[in-house]
Amino acid sequence: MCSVLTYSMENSSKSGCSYSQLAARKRFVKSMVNSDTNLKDWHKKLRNQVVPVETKDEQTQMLFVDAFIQNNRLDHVTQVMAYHPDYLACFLRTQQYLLRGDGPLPYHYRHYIAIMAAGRHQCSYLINLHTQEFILAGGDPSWLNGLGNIPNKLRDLYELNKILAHRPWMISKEHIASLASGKDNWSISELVHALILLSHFHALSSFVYGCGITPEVDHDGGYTYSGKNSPSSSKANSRATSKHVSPSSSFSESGGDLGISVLLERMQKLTDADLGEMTSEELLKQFENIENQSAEITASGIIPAPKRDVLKFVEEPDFVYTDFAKRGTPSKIPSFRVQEYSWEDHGFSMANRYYSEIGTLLDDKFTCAYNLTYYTMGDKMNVDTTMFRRAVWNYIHCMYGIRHDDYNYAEVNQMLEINLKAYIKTVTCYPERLTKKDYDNVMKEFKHSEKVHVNLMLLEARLQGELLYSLRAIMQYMT
Ligand SMILES: CC(C)C[C@H](N)C(=O)O
Repeated sequence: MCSVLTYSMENSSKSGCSYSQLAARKRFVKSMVNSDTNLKDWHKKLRNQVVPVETKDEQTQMLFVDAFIQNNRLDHVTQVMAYHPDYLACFLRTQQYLLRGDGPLPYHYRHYIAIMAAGRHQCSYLINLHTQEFILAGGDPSWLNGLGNIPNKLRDLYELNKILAHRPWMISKEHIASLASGKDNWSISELVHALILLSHFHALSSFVYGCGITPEVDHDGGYTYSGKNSPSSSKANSRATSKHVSPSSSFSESGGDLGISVLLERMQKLTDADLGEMTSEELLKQFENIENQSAEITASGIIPAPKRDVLKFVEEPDFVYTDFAKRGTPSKIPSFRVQEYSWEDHGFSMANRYYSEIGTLLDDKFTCAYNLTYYTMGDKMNVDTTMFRRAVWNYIHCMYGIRHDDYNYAEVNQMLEINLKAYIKTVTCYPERLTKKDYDNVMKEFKHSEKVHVNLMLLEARLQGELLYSLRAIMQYMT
């Protein structure tokens, strides 16, 4: 099965990518020399934690073939998402449409936008993938020297990229107006396409870090995940390196993890308790509590030093997430009420109107991620996990100031202990700071596939949050 991955590299060269193949080989050799022991251990462990290429599951096999045809490779993101084949099907369909389907933006623009988006989180994994794709799509290699070498039209998108990635609540119709009626002539359709691409790749960067996705075989520090005969099993290849993850932990190591029995008990209690109707003031208070508590959680003390090859795609690297609760006065931005602008009632049709079919594709993916369940928790079966999953989804929106009026936010504190909240906050807002120990110290009794499940929800909730703000700004500009 290793041959499938090898073929991926040969295939790239057939499609005119001998430059990248040569460079990849050089990087591959270099990566064996520069090893990082701490990271090596994590990668070694996670290497066994993907769905193998030779899986017997037919649906997954078909999806692997699709992914391979789409991307010229079977990438590690696909192999990790394959724990959840129904979701993977939606993900691949949407990503394929965004990058290679009908749409207003030229193909090389799409990959460059992916690079700009991933740059906000220093996500070398995605930058490497889309650098290759950009060349394959006929992009001008000089653009890869950095933002100073790209057309003004693309560069002018950068401000939106920056705000959307870290403080989406700051997006206003003026941002849209400056692009749409500026000299660059961004049409609304092009803008919708660009905004969805940006949000997709911001959120995917979170997933890459959150699951500890390792570099591809032909990337710096790469090796494969496959079995005995593959290069991955050789000693040399296990010396993979990546400098952006630090081995130390930012979260408490001394437990704090609720454990599944406690979670089950709490879910039962909350279900049994007749809380009666809470007034809207009480519900608002609960939301504000969680919002304020979230602002008290420090995501991580470790800020990775940006790498030169990434920095060329980044402007203002110091612009990062700040807590919504601390967004400041006097121009205090109100929280975003989903009851006033929701994906289902507003965002969906707005997206479809300006970029046909994308609303439907995104909707399928949101619905799948939001409702996905196997009725299990760790080794417990027949469990209704709705309460836990809602808490994760709504907590992510809460950090972006998005409020679901009818949700009792007190449930968040019952379902998510402090370390888990810190993990969710780091992966959503500062994924580049995540450490191996952060990953290990949460959800200890969950299966690896369940941690991936949490990361899928995180990806989708973050994506939806960014889209709600940007599509609302477009609507305000249009009316
Ligand atoms: C994230 C997990 C706790 C989800 C759970 N395994 C379910 O099937 O719903």
